[in-house]
Amino acid sequence: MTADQEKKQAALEAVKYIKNNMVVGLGTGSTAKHMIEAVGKLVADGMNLTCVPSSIATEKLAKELGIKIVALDAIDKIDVTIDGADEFDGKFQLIKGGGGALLREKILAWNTKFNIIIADSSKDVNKLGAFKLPVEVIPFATKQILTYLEAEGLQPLQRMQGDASYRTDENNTILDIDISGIDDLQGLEIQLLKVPGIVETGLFLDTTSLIIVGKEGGPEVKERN
Ligand SMILES: O=C[C@H](O)[C@H](O)[C@H](O)COP(=O)(O)O
Repeated sequence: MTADQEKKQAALEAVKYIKNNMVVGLGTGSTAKHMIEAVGKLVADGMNLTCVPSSIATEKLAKELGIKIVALDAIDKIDVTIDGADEFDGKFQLIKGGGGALLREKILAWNTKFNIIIADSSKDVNKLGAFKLPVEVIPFATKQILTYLEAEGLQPLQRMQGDASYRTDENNTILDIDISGIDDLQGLEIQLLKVPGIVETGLFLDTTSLIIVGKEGGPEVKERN
């Protein structure tokens, strides 16, 4: 099975958790794209869903598929959010934000009753950190925060788009840092979020209820203990 087939298999399994009249959070990325297309089919088949997108790209795709989109402040709580991840470990800790959507994704996850992560099998790791952790930073503070993260040994790299610094949907920059040597992820999260100008990190430590992994022979559904 290719990674993309695994992503699609996980996505199709995940949409089975969506029921009529639910408010659904739509993630971002190549795995989430399969899920959004499947949600589009549910809607085309007559299911009544209200969806909250986690990025401009997701909103555009959802609208093209005829999915009803509302802003987060138009609803109270999201019933279920389905999103991808860059890495996850056995404690249901995630790195997200490879596609730059970490801030809105984390806001959606926080405001969701039941968060499902969908992934291909390459995302399943023993220890987070082979993937660089995205840290979203206000442009005004980017240079100083880069210097701070360097001094902390986190080897920050400013994400670029061509010759310019990459900008998120919120017009912030991203610094990708190396956390492969860090064991205390909660401590790191607290440390980073204390720095003025760091808006959010791609560490999702305790929001996920279910992880669905695409696999040869059928999807693996992992429940949080
Ligand atoms: O910012 C992007 C998101 O966090 C994605 O869900 C994550 O990067 C995984 O993306 P993909 O499904 O394309 O591997």
